[in-house]
Amino acid sequence: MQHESAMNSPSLLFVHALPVLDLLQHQLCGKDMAVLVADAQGQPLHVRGDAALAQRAAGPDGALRAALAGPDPVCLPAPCAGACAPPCQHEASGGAAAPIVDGQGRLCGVLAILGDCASDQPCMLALARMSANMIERQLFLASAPQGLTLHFHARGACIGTLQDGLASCSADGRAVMVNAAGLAQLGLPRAALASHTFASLFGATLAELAERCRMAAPGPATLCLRDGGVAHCRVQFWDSCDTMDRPCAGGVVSGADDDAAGAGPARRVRAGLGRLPDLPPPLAETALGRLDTGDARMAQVIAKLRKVAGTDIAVLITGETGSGKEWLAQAIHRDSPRARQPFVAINCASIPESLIESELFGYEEGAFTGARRKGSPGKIALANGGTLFLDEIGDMPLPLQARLLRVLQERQVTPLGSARSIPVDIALVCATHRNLREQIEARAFREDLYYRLNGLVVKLPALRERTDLPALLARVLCEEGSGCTVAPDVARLMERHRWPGNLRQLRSVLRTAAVMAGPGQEIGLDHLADDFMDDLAPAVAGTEAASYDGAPALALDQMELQMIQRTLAAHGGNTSAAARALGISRNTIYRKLGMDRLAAA
Ligand SMILES: Nc1ncnc2c1ncn2[C@@H]1O[C@H](COP(=O)(O)OP(=O)(O)OP(=O)(O)O)[C@@H](O)[C@H]1O
Repeated sequence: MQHESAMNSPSLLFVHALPVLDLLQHQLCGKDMAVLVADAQGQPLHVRGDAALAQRAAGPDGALRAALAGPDPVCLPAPCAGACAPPCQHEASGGAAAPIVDGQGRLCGVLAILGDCASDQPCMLALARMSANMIERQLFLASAPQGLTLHFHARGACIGTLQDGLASCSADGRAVMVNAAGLAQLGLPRAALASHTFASLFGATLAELAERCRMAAPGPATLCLRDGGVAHCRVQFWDSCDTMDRPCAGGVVSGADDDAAGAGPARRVRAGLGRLPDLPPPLAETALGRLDTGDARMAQVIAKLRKVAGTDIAVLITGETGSGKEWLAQAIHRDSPRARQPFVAINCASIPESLIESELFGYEEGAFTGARRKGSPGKIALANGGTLFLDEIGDMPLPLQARLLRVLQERQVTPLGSARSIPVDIALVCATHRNLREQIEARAFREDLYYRLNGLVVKLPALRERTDLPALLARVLCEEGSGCTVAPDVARLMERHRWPGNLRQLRSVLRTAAVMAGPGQEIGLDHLADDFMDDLAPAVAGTEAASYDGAPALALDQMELQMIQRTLAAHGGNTSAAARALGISRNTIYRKLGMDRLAAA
């Protein structure tokens, strides 16, 4: 049994060059020309057209050598000068040649268009490059690992053209192959591929990608690239029971086999929107790693957490509301050895004080009026073996703090109304937006409990402090699956926003804006919700006021601007109210405040 990947490059080249050469011959025939494909040693594999011309170019001192010497297409000297003149764009008049690389990026041959075509040199170069590229794509697909093949590009319309990036990976997502166009889009040198998995390159496991394909069907799905950019993609999943095991006779591909072998890749894969293969479990990329979108403070937080991963050191996460404390806690759990055990979260601020105790510690049947008949084990016992996440720990009532401290010290929990203690093995992650030290001073939080919780304290930066907003915008939109992008002027405005609701607010703003814009569209100012624009206006007005130099002779538009700023201030920053008071539209306010101009700055 032999797959095409087991065939050597010249055999593959022989097979996959043929249709392209036939196409070229059809375009150029009758013009005193020749087209040929040679192997990496310059030995012709196929020749079409003027055989003598091809023979001279392919000879030991022939012009083809130049094309095999470097990575770029070259103009070829006229056949008579082939032996002595180095090829150069200005002297050339004998055709053009482009090197061909295999799926691993190794030089495996050259394609040449030969003939006197001095006036058409740029066209010949482009034609040689495109033809070589067509062959390279076939070689790539023929030797791709048998997991999936991905066609991706920042512009959906470019998928399926010669410009799109090709990536392929094994069924476990580890061995990844990417063609030159794909590497350029990923901003990676080929050598860096060895240290990547599919998930680390494209921000999704194969299972997640399969799900996105389903959701996006019939359109392209979206992926987040490493730099935070978004790519549209179409995926082909390999079908394990298809014809991929069909042997090539004797391992040698002959001319008679050309047709079948040439159709190989197309036969061996099937579109990934129907039946999907069994996909492997989530891959190498860690849950914590996926929260690192380029902000230095976040990277520091993640680096610290990685050091304590698996040690059961209690982690205390601080940060403003919506800054991602619970998401971080879940990532800590997913990257810990307890990942297959429960992650149990309880928000101490959202449960009535009277219920926290029974929720946390559980109760025996009939422990109190209204208790469930069979009692309840409580969240702490439910988290046994896994991670207990206590959100808003700063809001836990003092008497319960004492009970929690006892559980943490004794590692056992006693349900309400029970005399029996249950041993518990939990990793503890707590979060709060409060300053616990101040709480301790105010005697609202127990100092001894604080020292139990703060094995490692990490502070999540507020969104306005983060430097990775563009990457976050791309990631959130990608996760939302809308395929939308954010217009540069809107992104600039967002960078000025204070984001009181942090990542929660960001996601909500983008989700609504993406619906307004429509799938795959660019989110512009018009797509932002009115209340968000209202929030932005005072900040922009403040910036404008600060930059005003107070010159005595006010121009009309400056007076207008001042009037708007005062009215806005008088209405607490509410643009709608200010617009009503001034008798103008809210859009006029935005325009007069120069929000569009500022956005473009
Ligand atoms: N790293 C992230 N990338 C993108 N979105 C995120 C990220 N972290 C959180 N979010 C979004 O923000 C929302 C709020 O996150 P999370 O609940 O973790 O915040 P929190 O700090 O615990 O909030 P609170 O203090 O109100 O409990 C999430 O539901 C999610 O939509």
